[in-house]
Amino acid sequence: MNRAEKAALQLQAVSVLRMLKETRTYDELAELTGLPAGDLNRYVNGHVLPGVERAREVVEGVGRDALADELEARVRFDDEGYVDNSGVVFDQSFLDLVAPVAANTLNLERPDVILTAATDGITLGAAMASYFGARLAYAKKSKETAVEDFIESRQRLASGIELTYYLPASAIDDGERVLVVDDLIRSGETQELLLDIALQADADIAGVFALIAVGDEGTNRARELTDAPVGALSSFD
Ligand SMILES: O=P(O)(O)OC[C@H]1O[C@H](OP(=O)(O)OP(=O)(O)O)[C@H](O)[C@@H]1O
Ligand SMILES: Nc1ncnc2[nH]cnc12
Repeated sequence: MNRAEKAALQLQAVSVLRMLKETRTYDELAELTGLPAGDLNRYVNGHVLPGVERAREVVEGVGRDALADELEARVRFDDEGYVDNSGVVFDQSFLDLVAPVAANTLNLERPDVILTAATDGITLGAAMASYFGARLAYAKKSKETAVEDFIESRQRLASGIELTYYLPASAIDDGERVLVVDDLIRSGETQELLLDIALQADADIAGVFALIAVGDEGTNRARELTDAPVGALSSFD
């Protein structure tokens, strides 16, 4: 980790602590984190930065658990098991906190490009791209106007309907490291299409990350397609 990465981690820990403090007293925050209330007060008020190891523990430990709890409180399942996740994907500042947690817990190396699927993957993709200083590319179910060359990937779904995603060919250069992200993974069909697009671009896969895994079919499918880390912030049955 270079100095800038350490500083970024320290600032992320402060953001996580500030989020946790919104609904807690310092004593409650001390109990949750195991850190002294006086230190927490100085971190939250910006007078002192947590040390790098402490920052890592906050981001990967309590931060991950707290974000997963927050995510679970914000999503709603309907009677047929479909998820309304607009309370999460519409909240860019929440997603900004998810990015370092995902990066640190999956041990992701810095990618060159974050690849996601329009529509709902875009806000998470933007948060991840900003965190890593990477570009964002999103594949769409229709061709972007005025673009001549596309990478396209088509799949016949279990329903028999064919699904095609298109990405402007210039979005990923060969040899670039691509992190595939999406808000939700269930069958894994979308992730498979995205991985196929990345491979057609001769990119290297840096990992696959979703906010929400519904069942384990999708993550298992992604694991069969890549040796890179695959994970989700929260899993639901
Ligand atoms: O693992 P899977 O079974 O492929 O499901 C996951 C995909 O489904 C949703 O997108 P949707 O196709 O509904 O498009 P949207 O983002 O435009 O809502 C979600 O955003 C994922 O991209
Ligand atoms: N919103 C959603 N909930 C559950 N499964 C899905 N598959 C695609 N979109 C979904």
